[in-house]
Amino acid sequence: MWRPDGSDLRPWKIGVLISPKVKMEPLRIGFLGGGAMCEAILRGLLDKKVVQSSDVWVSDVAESRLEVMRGLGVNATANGRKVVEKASVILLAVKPDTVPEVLRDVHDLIKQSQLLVSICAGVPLQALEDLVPDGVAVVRVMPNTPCLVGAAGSAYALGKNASLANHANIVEAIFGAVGLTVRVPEKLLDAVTGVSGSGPAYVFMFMEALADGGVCAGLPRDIAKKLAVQTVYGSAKMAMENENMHLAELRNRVESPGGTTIAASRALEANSFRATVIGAVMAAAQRSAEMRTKPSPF
Ligand SMILES: NC(=O)C1=CN([C@@H]2O[C@H](COP(=O)(O)OP(=O)(O)OC[C@H]3O[C@@H](n4cnc5c(N)ncnc54)[C@H](OP(=O)(O)O)[C@@H]3O)[C@@H](O)[C@H]2O)C=CC1
Ligand SMILES: O=C(O)[C@@H]1CCC=N1
Repeated sequence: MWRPDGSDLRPWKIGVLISPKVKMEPLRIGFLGGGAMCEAILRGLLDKKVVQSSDVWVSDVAESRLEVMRGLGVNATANGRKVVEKASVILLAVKPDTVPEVLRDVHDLIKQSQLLVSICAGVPLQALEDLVPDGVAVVRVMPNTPCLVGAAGSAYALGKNASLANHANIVEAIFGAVGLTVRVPEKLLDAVTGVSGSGPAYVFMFMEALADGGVCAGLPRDIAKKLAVQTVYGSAKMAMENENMHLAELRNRVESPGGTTIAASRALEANSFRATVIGAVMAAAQRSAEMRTKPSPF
């Protein structure tokens, strides 16, 4: 597995470190918060057989979410303390402003042998470390909903007690199984949230608009949607398979001189398409940064 610092990680298989000497216990993952992201990560992990459903515990305050979790075959409870008692990895997946009360409730049960992984936007490592007993390893991850289909983009930062050899490997095992992972300094996680954490929403909005454009130009809606989604999928595939090619070069290859595409590109530029997208990423990154001091008013 590749990481930005050029170092290598050992390959993993079904929660077991593949190394001649070192073996790891199967993962026991406990989710605090069983909402949309828990479900996306969990479905991805179960699908990839990274963890067995009997080794997963989920707590949530909403009975409807516990029902969904039971439907996945995992252990579901309204009591977060039961989750912490069972897990080797505690995955914090509640809304950011609920984090202090959720961690305070389980503080006395958290052991140094456990790893706390938080996916909560804008909640700094220092704040998380202050909410767990001294010495407990904490990692912040910013994943995205494509975990569900094994195509997530996740970035993570290690806390002061988390090690590359052990804790980064665990995070890579979990999030690497459901997509691409990169390690970044914590200060970049707000930017990551702006690009890939929130990014699927912009892409869905773009696909919706692309399909609407097709309908406006006369296509039946079902055909417009299929073509819009396939176009985004195919373009992403091309960009991934030609990673050394600049994205503008891929775009230029579609823009025939005097043709249809350059006319569309002109219309997009006239309406500040790129500046609008850049502004959206900045808005999300800034919201992520301000969430530490200004929780949601709702
Ligand atoms: N959605 C996304 O695409 C991404 C989200 N994230 C982060 O993941 C976290 C979860 O997001 P998401 O799954 O979308 O949010 P959800 O609101 O869907 O899930 C959070 C769940 O936690 C429940 N909850 C509230 N209090 C407790 C408690 N004390 N114990 C256990 N569960 C509780 C909530 O119930 P109720 O709603 O009834 O309060 C809800 O079901 C957030 O911090 C977010 O920043 C990160 C990356 C991407
Ligand atoms: O909208 C949010 O706050 C969360 C964090 C990243 C994606 N969804």
